[in-house]
Amino acid sequence: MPPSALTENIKIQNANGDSAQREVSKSQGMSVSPIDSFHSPLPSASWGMHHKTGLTNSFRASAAGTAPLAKLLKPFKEEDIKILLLENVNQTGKDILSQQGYQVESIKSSLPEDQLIEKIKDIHVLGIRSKTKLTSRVLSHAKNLIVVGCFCIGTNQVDLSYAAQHGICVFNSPFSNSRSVAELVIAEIITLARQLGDRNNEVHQGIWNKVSAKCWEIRGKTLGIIGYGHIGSQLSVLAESMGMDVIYYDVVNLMAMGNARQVPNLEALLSAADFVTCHVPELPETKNMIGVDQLNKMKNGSYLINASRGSVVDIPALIDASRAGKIAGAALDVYPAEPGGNGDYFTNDLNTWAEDLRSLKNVILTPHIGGSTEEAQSAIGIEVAEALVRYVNEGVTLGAVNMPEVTLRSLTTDEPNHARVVFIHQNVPGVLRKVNETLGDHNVDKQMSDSKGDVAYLMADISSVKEGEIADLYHELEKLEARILTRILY
Ligand SMILES: NC(=O)C1=CN([C@@H]2O[C@H](COP(=O)(O)OP(=O)(O)OC[C@H]3O[C@@H](n4cnc5c(N)ncnc54)[C@H](O)[C@@H]3O)[C@@H](O)[C@H]2O)C=CC1
Ligand SMILES: O=C(O)CCC(=O)C(=O)O
Repeated sequence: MPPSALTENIKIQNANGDSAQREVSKSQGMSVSPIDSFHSPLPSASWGMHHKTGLTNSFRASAAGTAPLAKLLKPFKEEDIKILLLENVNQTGKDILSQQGYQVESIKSSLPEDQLIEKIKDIHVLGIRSKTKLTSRVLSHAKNLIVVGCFCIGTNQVDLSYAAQHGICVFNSPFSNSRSVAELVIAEIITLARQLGDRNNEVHQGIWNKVSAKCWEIRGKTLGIIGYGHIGSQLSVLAESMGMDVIYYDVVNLMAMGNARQVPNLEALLSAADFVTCHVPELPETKNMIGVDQLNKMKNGSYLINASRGSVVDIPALIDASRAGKIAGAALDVYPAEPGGNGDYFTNDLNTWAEDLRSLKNVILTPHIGGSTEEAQSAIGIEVAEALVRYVNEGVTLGAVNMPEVTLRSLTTDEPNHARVVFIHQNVPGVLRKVNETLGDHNVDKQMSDSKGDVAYLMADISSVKEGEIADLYHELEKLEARILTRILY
């Protein structure tokens, strides 16, 4: 096939008119012959995919004679899609992405910023966990990136608004590791109450120190949960089943599980709880949410647990409270600065107080393992990788955290000359009219548009699209002032 607009390396400018120079290899630049794509016969997309047979649900339904075949929307060579997975993403996720034929590079740790900037320059899809910081500075180098998968719950490590403004969709896994975190906290409550960490260390050092003073059962004790979301509410159920009384504080009025009770403010929780545990997201409002004042309001001899984010607890204040005997013990899984990977050191070079913290009695320190179980990681790998495939292949944003959720029912192989237009744009008046004028010569079979903040996402399936018209459509849409990113999938 002769070179055409479809195979050019098209650069686009971002909405502000500066040259973000995003290569539209994400849609047009990677096109093989549109004829090949139009008649792509094998449904390998993994949305609803049966992993053994490789058939999509709709394909299987069709095989049973109940529905037409779902059409693959891949106007690119799968092997041209470059994916970088950092922080030891689970094999389940790697497999789903590799089975698509994408180029997948997987690295066990996060990368220092300068290396990340180099790597991010030419990838289309990036998978991270909690450690990799995707700041606006880092993302400004990501000229080809269309989507980020956070293989975790938290998305505070990504500048979500910058990403949306630059047409980069971000997904996470909202609850696949919640149970694992809740179970870790249960283990920590008993470990702290019985001083198990210290006893264990002593015997490992050959020291026999059999004590019962200040060691407690957890039955009848009060657990105070700050943040009663997926993790907090799961923990509530587990704690009650072990005989604890549960109170919780949340900015939202939430239904109590079992006999738990919502308290009106943080102070009420701190003054009543024997164990205080934090399960809030990292936000400006949750920064140092537990500091000197809050520690003072806690009961004498109570315990503090933080498996949310390192910014939530003022650790130097906790060190002082522990030394003063105000706090009988603490368990921390997260820290303001965390090592990049296994084998790195947790020292004062990372956090100036690290060695003071390490020296405290009855303080459990874990390396951000709240969600680190086989079950959680395997489920997260599948969930996030499937969302990435769905987004790359079909433009569907269901589950996105920084873009509106937009989907249309799949195009089918009964509709061979259809194309799916994805147009991410500034949420300003008049854009839909202009887009529909551009699409005007085609029948818009179905269309959905929604906005989130400053960014809007439009998806339209149009019919009777001739091969040569796709590039023209693309160029016309790219001319619209409000556009952030255009993709045409067919
Ligand atoms: N240690 C680990 O490995 C893991 C840590 N996490 C962290 O745990 C956090 C919580 O996770 P989920 O329960 O899934 O989140 P979630 O979003 O389901 O629940 C968070 C709750 O906190 C509440 N909240 C927000 N701001 C608050 C404030 N200022 N005061 C009181 N409540 C407030 C929200 O209303 C919500 O109910 C995540 O954001 C993540 O940072 C999550 C998974 C694993
Ligand atoms: O397992 C991880 O890397 C991150 C867990 C976590 O903090 C999260 O899911 O938000």
